[in-house]
Amino acid sequence: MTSARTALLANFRWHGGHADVWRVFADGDALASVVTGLADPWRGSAVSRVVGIESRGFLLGAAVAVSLGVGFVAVRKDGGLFPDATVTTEAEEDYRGLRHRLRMQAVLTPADRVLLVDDWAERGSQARAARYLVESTGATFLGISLLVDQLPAPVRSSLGRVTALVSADELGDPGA
Ligand SMILES: O=P(O)(O)OC[C@H]1O[C@H](OP(=O)(O)OP(=O)(O)O)[C@H](O)[C@@H]1O
Repeated sequence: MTSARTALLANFRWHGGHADVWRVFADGDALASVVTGLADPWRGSAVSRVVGIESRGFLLGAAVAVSLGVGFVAVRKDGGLFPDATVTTEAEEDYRGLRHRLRMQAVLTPADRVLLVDDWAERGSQARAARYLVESTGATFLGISLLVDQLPAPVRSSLGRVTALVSADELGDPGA
């Protein structure tokens, strides 16, 4: 299998200054490689649940949860329905200047050890809000596994252990 870093760098594209991460998932070998690459650093960490943020975090988080043999818990952004009790928080502005109300079903327990999975973190606002939701249940937040790390250092240090396949500056010029 191609290495996760190689698969990501080979399949990622900029389009008009926007990052196209979805394209990476369209190739079966690349998808399998990046999922393995997200999961591998956490295999010895006794993760009991993976949490993923809508929407690319749903796709990657669920795949990583299967790879680690644990369950998946969704964090929804505005609008989507949840059929049972939720915990809620308002995230700080994201990389687009938007503020999202994040919601998570109240299924974690204080015994859970939680890994957050997402494709990209820039300001880290969604990740910090997800950490708050996890810890509000009494569960332990272990850290975050990312495809792309663009976090400012002080934010990264507030998110537990952070692993990533690449840093944003390895992806080249968005305007190229
Ligand atoms: O670090 P921050 O600046 O807070 O932003 C990070 C979030 O932004 C992206 O999601 P996006 O809003 O693009 O949603 P999508 O996955 O539905 O496209 C990414 O998947 C993270 O969830």
